[in-house]
Amino acid sequence: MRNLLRRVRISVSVSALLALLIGLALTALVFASVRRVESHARTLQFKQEANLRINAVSGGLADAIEQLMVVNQLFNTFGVVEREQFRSFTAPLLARYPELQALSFQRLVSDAERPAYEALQRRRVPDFTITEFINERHVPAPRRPFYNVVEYIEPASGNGIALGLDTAAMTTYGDARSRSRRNGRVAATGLLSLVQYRGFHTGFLVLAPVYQRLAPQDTVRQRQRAVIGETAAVFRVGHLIHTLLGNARLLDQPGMSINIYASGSAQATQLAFSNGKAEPPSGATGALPVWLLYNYPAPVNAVFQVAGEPWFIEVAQQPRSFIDIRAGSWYALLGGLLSSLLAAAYIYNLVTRHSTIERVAGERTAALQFANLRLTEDLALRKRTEKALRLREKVIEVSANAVIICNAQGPDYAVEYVNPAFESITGYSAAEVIGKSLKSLHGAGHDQQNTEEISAALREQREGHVVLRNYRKDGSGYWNDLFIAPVRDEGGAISHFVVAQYDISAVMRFEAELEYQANHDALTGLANRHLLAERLSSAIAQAHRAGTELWVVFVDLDRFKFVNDTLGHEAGDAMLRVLGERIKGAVGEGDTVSRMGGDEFVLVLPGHPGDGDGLRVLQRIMDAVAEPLRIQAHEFFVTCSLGVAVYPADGGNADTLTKHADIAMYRAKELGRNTYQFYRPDMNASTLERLRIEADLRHALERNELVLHYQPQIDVKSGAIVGMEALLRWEHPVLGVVSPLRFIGLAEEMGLIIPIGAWVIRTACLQNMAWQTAGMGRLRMAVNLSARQFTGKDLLQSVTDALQESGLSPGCLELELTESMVMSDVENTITILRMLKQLGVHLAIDDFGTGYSSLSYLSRFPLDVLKIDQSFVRDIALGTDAAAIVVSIISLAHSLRLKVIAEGVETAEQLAFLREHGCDEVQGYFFSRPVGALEFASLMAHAPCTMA
Ligand SMILES: Nc1nc2c(ncn2[C@@H]2O[C@@H]3COP(=O)(O)O[C@H]4[C@@H](O)[C@H](n5cnc6c(=O)[nH]c(N)nc65)O[C@@H]4COP(=O)(O)O[C@H]3[C@H]2O)c(=O)[nH]1
Repeated sequence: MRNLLRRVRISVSVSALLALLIGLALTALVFASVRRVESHARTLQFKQEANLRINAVSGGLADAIEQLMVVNQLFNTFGVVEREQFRSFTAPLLARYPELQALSFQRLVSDAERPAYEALQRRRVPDFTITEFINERHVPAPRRPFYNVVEYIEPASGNGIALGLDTAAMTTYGDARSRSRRNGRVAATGLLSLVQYRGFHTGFLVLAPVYQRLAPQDTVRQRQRAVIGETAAVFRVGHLIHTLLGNARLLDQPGMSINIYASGSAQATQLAFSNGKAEPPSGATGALPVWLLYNYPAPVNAVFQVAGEPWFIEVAQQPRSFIDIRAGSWYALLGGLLSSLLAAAYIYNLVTRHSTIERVAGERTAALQFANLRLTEDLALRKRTEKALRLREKVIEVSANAVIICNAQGPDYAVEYVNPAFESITGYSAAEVIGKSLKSLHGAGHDQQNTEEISAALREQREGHVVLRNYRKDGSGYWNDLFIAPVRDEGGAISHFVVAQYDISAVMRFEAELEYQANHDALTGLANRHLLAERLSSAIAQAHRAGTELWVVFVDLDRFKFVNDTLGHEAGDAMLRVLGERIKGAVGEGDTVSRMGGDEFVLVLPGHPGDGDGLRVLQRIMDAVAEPLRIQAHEFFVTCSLGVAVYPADGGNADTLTKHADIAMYRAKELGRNTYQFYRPDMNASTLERLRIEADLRHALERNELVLHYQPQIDVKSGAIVGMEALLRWEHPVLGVVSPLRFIGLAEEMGLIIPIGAWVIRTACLQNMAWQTAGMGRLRMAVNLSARQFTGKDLLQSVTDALQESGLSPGCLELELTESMVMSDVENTITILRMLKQLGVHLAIDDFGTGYSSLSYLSRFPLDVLKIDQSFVRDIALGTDAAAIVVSIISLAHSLRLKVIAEGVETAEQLAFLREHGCDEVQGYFFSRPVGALEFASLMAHAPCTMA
């Protein structure tokens, strides 16, 4: 802003200055022009004035000299006149020209004529003698050839002394005499001091020759011969010129000087007249130069002839102030200056005014623009506010949550607005609720617990938050997450309350769902471990309070693994779901059925003290589970084993009771399954043993506690030993020899079966190779594979390694697989079997007939042997289906070109039946129990063997 103002001021100053400069320039121009005209006029005037004086002087002198010529004419016409004549003739002339000091006639007298002449003159003047003037005294003139003697001189008074004066020797005459005589004209002398008057006078002489009458005068010679004298006039030159100029009123002009020289130039010695002073102005006048203030015309000079002699006249004008003479230029100057100043001032004023107007206009415009901007901003703000309000209104309108606005007037807090979401959530229209009490909307008429918080928030005029159950117009309830907040008006007073209601029924449902999921088994929907713990704890507490008994029942499905492994997990899951439902249906309302994972269920039966009802419940559970089960069009028969722990006798807390129930369940399993067992403290020992086995199994391999026993396989036709099955034994340092049935399952669970299985294959191969090397013949070694081992990625490698390491022929190794192993994932099984088959090993299906096998799949497997499960063999003689099954299996195997081996042959009858129906090989206690390597070798030594 300051810069702007500075710029404006500068531009204003420049404009004014420009105007001033132009004005001054014009003024200077006008001034110079006027001054020039004035100067010119003045110079002209001066010239005129000078010329007037020059003319007056030259003309006057000419006139004066003319008087002499008149006298001279007298002499030349009449010859030498008498003295009296001369006096009378010159008297009027002298009267008219008082400046004419003397008129004289000088006669040319030769020396010869001197005496006569003096004598003649003495007649009239007694003492007349020719004299000369030396040292201011008249003395007789010395002799000289010629004398020019003043014979007449008028006026006599004052001039009488000059009579008889010989002027021939007077230098003052100069050559004027000779010139006049030669030319026959008047001639003037230069300036000379006049002696006729007292005092100092400057004058000049004018001579005019007087010739002898009638003598020829045409040539110089003639004129020199004819000359007899001359007339002379003596002028007091100063007086004469003064008179001339004075008469013409041309004297004493202020500031004008007239200098007249009796010479052609301004020679100081020849200054004949001087009048006035024309001194130049002194250098400068103040700060202004002279030329500016003064007119300074050049002096006017002229040369004029006085009796044939050049005279010089100089008329000078003292510089005159223009103010004195003509003030026009000054007026012009002053006027111009004034005009310029006025114009500059005017422009300055105009521009300043314009600038001021512009500035003011600019300021006002800026102010207006600012105001406009503010207005625009205000409008924009208002628009934004309105837009925001509209948006908020819209948001409220379209909000999925209910919004209620009520006034702050208690006790009703009348509803003033509800949004459409409120209408759709509650089923009440706006018209139905507007004007009604806010409290009536929140479950009035229903049993509500949290409305007090709303009342408190309204009463205390503060924010509030509450979750409550609201009811729709149709009476249905929903969960409402309600926020209430006061709304203040512009004065800060609370005028309204806004209530936002979120229908959180879905959230509540979700939470309930989460809670349900957190507490229930996803597969069966039964209580899970977490809920079981809660229920059991509360049941224990309740039983404790009531002093009653409480049963905890551990249920484990028998052979579930088989179904799961055979039909896959989906079938297993379906089975669990069905059986879970059945178990639940078998217990009472207040009982809890939970699933612990896998095929284990834990039940809490609080209301069944030892009144016999509890045992009925257990039986109902077993019966329910044992009912035929149909899954994927197949019918199964599943049983379960139950263990029961009783509070408070078997434990005071949930963990102990559950653990003891689990132990009892194991005992039931050991007892042959499909039964129940109540916990007894001595059961703890076997459980502890299991735990110890688990711990020791981890080190069994590295401690070389595992050994293989071998059971011979006999060819039915020849009775020769053709092979053997390797059966694992754990020679526990404390427990003694542990059956694989006790630890194979554990080894599977613990993942130890992979290294153990690899060890078995390697050991079996090495042993077989050792025996063969020892000459026991080419025997086939059968090795059991576990399910986990079969599907494990290391199987192929461990078999290959074992064969390579031992050098055993692959055809001397037979891998036994169970039905469940191969049927769980047929395609994968085929792949694995083919790879194994490519190695050259034999493949056998173990325990065939106990599980579910699809014959169509069976045909696709590259098998060599079917091994009839010993349970069928055992029952052959019992007249059950077993014999038929065995026959079918042998027939089936042969149709698939597979060898059949029957295991568990204990009697000769069984052997006879098998032989009769074409069974290829047999294995069992009838021939030999599984024995150690040494024993097997001695066995072989007594019984010939070959591999068929
Ligand atoms: N009652 C009766 N039993 C007879 C008779 N002849 C043989 N046995 C027994 O029947 C079982 C046959 O083995 P398995 O069915 O493969 O059943 C085996 C097999 O599934 C598994 N097993 C044994 N060794 C291994 C092994 O090295 N690896 C794997 N994965 N499992 C093995 O442990 C199971 C049990 O093995 P063992 O206790 O050795 O029990 C053996 C054997 O001693 C008989 O005439 N009457």
